[in-house]
Formats: sequence, C-alpha cells, structure tokens
Amino acid sequence: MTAPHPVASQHDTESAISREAFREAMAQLASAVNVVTTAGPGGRAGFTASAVCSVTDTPPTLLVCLNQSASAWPAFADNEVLCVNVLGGDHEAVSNTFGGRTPMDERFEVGEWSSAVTGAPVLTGALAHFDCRITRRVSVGTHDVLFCEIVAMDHCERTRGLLYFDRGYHQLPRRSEAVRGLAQR
Ligand SMILES: NC(=O)c1ccc[n+]([C@@H]2O[C@H](COP(=O)([O-])OP(=O)(O)OC[C@H]3O[C@@H](n4cnc5c(N)ncnc54)[C@H](O)[C@@H]3O)[C@@H](O)[C@H]2O)c1
Ligand SMILES: Cc1cc2c(cc1C)N(C[C@H](O)[C@H](O)[C@H](O)COP(=O)(O)O)c1[nH]c(=O)[nH]c(=O)c1N2
Repeated sequence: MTAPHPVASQHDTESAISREAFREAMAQLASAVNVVTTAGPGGRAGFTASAVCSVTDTPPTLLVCLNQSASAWPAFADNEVLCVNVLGGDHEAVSNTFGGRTPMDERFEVGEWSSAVTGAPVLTGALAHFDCRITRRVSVGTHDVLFCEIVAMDHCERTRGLLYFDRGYHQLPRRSEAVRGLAQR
C-alpha cells in the first residue's frame, strides 16, 4: 500500500500530485465506457468517455467531462445537445474508434447510428442511451464539465456490460448469468 499523498492545498496541487501519480491511481477506478455524441450548428462529433456519471434524478441530470484539447471539443462547444451511448461487452471496437486518432467522420462508420430526439447520434444496440440538453458548462483545468438534463432515454439488457479498468476493457456478466451459473452447479 503506497503512502497516501499529502492533502495539497488548492495552490500547490501541481507540486504535490504529479499527472503520472494521478493517472496511476485513477487507472484503478473502474468505470463504464460510453460514446458521447453531439449534432447541431457545430456539426456531428463523438468521443469515448469514462468520466460520465449521474448527478440527480430531480430533474434527471448527468455530467460528462470533456478535454478542451479533444478534436470533438469545438462541436460540443457550439451545440446545445448531446447523447450518452453506454457501450456493451461487444463494443470495444467502437470505443477504440471514438477514443481518438480516427478522423471524426470515419468514426460513425463503425456501428449503426440513428438520430435521437435532440438530433444527437444514437448507437443501435447501446446498453442505454441518454439524450440530453446541455444546461451548464463548468471549466475545470483542462476539462469542461457538461451538466446535461435528460430529455429522452432508452435501455436494453441484450448483452454484458463493459468496464474500463487498469487501462483495459473488461466484460461484466449480467445478474441473470450469475444466477444461471449458480443454478447449473
Ligand atoms: N477524463 C479523461 O479525460 C480521460 C479518462 C479516461 C481516459 N482518458 C484518456 O484515454 C487514454 C487511455 O487512458 P488509460 O486509462 O489507458 O491510461 P492513462 O494512464 O492515460 O490514464 C489512466 C487514468 O487516468 C485518468 N486520466 C488520464 N488522462 C486524464 C486526463 N487528461 N484528464 C482526466 N483524467 C485522466 C483516467 O481515469 C484514466 O483512466 C489516455 O489518452 C487518457 O488520457 C481520458
Ligand atoms: C476508455 C477511454 C475513456 C476515455 C477516453 C478514451 C478512452 C479510450 N478519453 C479520450 C477521448 O476519447 C479521446 O481520445 C480524446 O478526446 C482525444 O481524441 P482526439 O484524437 O482529439 O479526437 C476521454 N476523453 C475525455 O475528454 N473524457 C473522458 O472521459 C475520456 N474517457
């Protein structure tokens, strides 16, 4: 167990916690894998995101953290809507395609896409999709935190979950599989 990092004050966080140490520790935080898409006057764009979470159910709200250096950033800055597509166990290739270095238009050649209520692209077969209006933007360091009110959504239980942990993808079995597995013992 490595010694806990000294709690750094707001001003000397830079010196106390290095980016490398932050990333080493953050790589231990398992997360869902999503493709966040947008469409509108800023054009169509999408990127792979794990920094996504629920904020409140009243009103239904989630947040997405987007690196200001991302090629997708200008489109999200100009558009007022986005869709969070939650990837399933069979979507690793989609995650890698939207995870950078692929030209934006080529990204949507992977998978089957339709338009959400807001016009943002929806991935057919996503475990869930949350179609949102961006209601608040907070810039924190290198990222924008986009607070989004959900206007439409859907989910399905057709496949396993997909986690990103320790710099790799991991499939998660459904409860039903685990129960079935127990029953077969
Ligand atoms: N929030 C993010 O911006 C974020 C989250 C996950 C992964 N990524 C990017 O995906 C790629 C693969 O990441 P990896 O996990 O394989 O190895 P990595 O060592 O680059 O990152 C390890 C962990 O650190 C965190 N992290 C990394 N870069 C970050 C950033 N710029 N801002 C905030 N958190 C960050 C993430 O939780 C990531 O899983 C890298 O280019 C990484 O920068 C970015
Ligand atoms: C599994 C996983 C998870 C994330 C990412 C990548 C991968 C592979 N990336 C990085 C993002 O998808 C993309 O690589 C960067 O935006 C750079 O892309 P461009 O080459 O600029 O389009 C990412 N970026 C971001 O701004 N917020 C995030 O939460 C995440 N999470």
